[in-house]
Amino acid sequence: MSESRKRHEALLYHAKPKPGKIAVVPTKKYATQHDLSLAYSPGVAEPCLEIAKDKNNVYKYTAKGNLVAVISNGTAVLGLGDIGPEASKPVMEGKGLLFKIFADIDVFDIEIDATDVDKFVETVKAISPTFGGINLEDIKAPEAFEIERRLKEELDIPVMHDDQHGTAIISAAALKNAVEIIEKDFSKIKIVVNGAGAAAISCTRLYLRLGAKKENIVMCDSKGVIRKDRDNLTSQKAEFATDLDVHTLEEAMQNSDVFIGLSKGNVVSPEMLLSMAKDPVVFAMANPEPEISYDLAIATRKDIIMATGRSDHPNQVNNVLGFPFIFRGALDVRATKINEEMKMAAVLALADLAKKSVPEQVNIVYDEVSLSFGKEYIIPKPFDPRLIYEIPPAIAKAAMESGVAKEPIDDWDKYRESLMDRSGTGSKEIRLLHNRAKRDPRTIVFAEADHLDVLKAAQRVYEEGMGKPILLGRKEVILELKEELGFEADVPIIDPKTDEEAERRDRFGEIYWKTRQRKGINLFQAKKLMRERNYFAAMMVNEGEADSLITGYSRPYRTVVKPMMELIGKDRGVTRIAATNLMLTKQGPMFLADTTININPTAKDLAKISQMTYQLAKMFGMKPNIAMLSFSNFGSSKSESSKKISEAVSYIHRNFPQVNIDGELQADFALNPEMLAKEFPFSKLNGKKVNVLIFPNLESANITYKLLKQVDEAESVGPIILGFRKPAHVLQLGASVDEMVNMAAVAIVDAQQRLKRKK
Ligand SMILES: NC(=O)C1=CN([C@@H]2O[C@H](COP(=O)(O)OP(=O)(O)OC[C@H]3O[C@@H](n4cnc5c(N)ncnc54)[C@H](OP(=O)(O)O)[C@@H]3O)[C@@H](O)[C@H]2O)C=CC1
Ligand SMILES: CC(=O)C(=O)O
Ligand SMILES: [Mg+2]
Repeated sequence: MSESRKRHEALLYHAKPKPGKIAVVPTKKYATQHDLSLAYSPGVAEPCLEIAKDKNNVYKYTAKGNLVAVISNGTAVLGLGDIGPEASKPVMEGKGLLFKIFADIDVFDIEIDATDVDKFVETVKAISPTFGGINLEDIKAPEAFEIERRLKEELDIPVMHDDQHGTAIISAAALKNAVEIIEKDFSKIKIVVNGAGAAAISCTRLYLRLGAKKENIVMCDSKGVIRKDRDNLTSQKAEFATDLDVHTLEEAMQNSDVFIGLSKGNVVSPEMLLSMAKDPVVFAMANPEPEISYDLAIATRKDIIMATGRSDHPNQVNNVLGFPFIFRGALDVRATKINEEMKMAAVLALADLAKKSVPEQVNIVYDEVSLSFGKEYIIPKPFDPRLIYEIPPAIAKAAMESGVAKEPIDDWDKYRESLMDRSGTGSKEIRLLHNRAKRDPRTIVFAEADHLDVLKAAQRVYEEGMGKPILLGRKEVILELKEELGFEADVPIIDPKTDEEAERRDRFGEIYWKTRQRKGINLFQAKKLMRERNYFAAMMVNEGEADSLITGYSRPYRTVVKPMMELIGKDRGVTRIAATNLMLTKQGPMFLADTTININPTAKDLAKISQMTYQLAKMFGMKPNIAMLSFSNFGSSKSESSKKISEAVSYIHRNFPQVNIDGELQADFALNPEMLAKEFPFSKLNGKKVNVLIFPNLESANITYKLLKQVDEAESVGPIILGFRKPAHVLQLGASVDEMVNMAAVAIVDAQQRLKRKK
């Protein structure tokens, strides 16, 4: 991707559809007057009074215990320098996003217009009652040291300057492992640290605790080597001043074993790398540009262990691996501090985790065949699902053992389970689906590839390794759009209307005619129809020339479903085609069916729809628990509609006892386990989380799914067609690129499953 395209993409990401990256979401009901009288006046006075009596109750009645302030004054933003508080906000919002997605910690990002230490400290102290922890970020040295020292001393909640300690923890774990791989002695390695700011000083201190020797360390700042004979050194720089006869970075690097870069981009040359000792370890951690680029470094030395702070290369040594999990552990035991013991526990836990076998999920996310401990994998990846249940317990234990935990944990299994639950967000299902597609990428026809967004979706599917697109449409338009998008890969482009495809059109036409000759179609018409992209695409799938297809972006649903019905038809045993939507609601993922096709399904249809949705939910890796919805519960109404549902339920209970289904049920009973258990203790859904909702008719299903989309802002995948004989999926008119990518993944995984069944 070109630099200008990357820049444009980054700006667009931040600007649209809503400016920024985080928002506040209420966690309590607020629907009724009664709810509001609890949420606010008069009910809110009760917790206020309880907290006034005992301040500790603030953890019981407010969000404080899970709320961290990410605070900066913008004086050392990444490696961009002093760009001010406003300009630091995207980074702080980004940290908020990472805290949330990796450790389920809520964040207010706070940008303070104060460079003076006293003013900064006073401001943070004044707002500290709101928070369970304070993450200081991107504040320049030496002020950062004093600010952190004072806040730690004066506050009784954990305070951590992330650039110091987060970075120190991660880089120490990575360095410990790297030195082990090259089989050198930690106490003898010669380390050059470039940068003498907040991050560099704190990292180097931690390396000493791991066994490195001060006499083997040379530190440089913007003026060169920090020597004992230099004037006006800050006390932190003086700690690492050397009396060796080296003056420049270039001299310092000769014969060194390790280079630690926490300064700024592109200050290290290939010559400097070449002058290092055998098997050099180079952590070029400046962001966004490392001290030397990954590609240049590995091209310069084959024996190197190379790491950067960036996510686009192996060995990302970045504090993202630390702060979410460190605060998670600290908050969960209500630690008053993040101390040296906790930091060391994190180093050891991270270093150890890198040596354990990597879950397949991580390989898939990072598009690796098989990651294993070694030169290109010295530290876990941020998307490693084990981080959330391996690192916080280590921190929490160390906090307890060092006496700073106010709420010790006694049941560690339960704690680990609660940590696993925290990572359960809606998008996990989508990630899982994409990962499944990547496992065995199948061919997929994008029947409307001459539309920019469709082509964008095809590009993502291709670039993320989910599938092998076949682009259908006007060739010259596709080529032009491809160039515009920088979609350089050589993927098949087919224009069904051209002479090039005459032979295939004839062949497809003939096959199609044979199936429709008694339904009023003559051979000429059949061949002519094959000029139409949806017919051509469907025939490709029918004839095994493609594994799957998606279409429908530019034409109304029904007009696209019709040719699919004619050409592809229903799967064995299917009486009716139906459709479901996967809704990623705030209560977790839920399938709704039939959302688009059958206006008034019979009991038999409903039973079949339930079974097909059950299969699909399993394809998404879910354990389906199905509620058949109505306006009545278990026969409380004798209406035809209620009877129809109860008949469908009985049919499945009788014939498919493995399917966990019950009803008829009202939606609130289906979704509220306490209500269900109280009123209907006999229900098969008791103690289960309902994740499939089958509706009595199209009206109710379609209305519900659209309401959820609008009101709950639930993301939706679908409608996904159930019951076709082949993996053909129909998009909604004008679907977004994300929606198309998700549907493509559905189509690909659908194709995989059918192939597996065939084998
Ligand atoms: N990968 C990661 O997880 C992290 C990376 N970083 C990166 O580390 C860098 C420093 O951050 P931080 O410590 O917070 O910032 P500070 O402002 O506290 O420190 C910056 C340091 O870099 C030094 N420096 C600047 N230019 C050069 C140069 N050409 N040669 C040698 N040293 C130089 C400065 O020297 P002087 O003292 O003379 O001004 C100063 O000591 C940034 O690029 C940041 O992105 C930071 C935290 C985490
Ligand atoms: C990663 C980080 O915190 C920094 O570069 O400042
Ligand atoms: Mg930072």
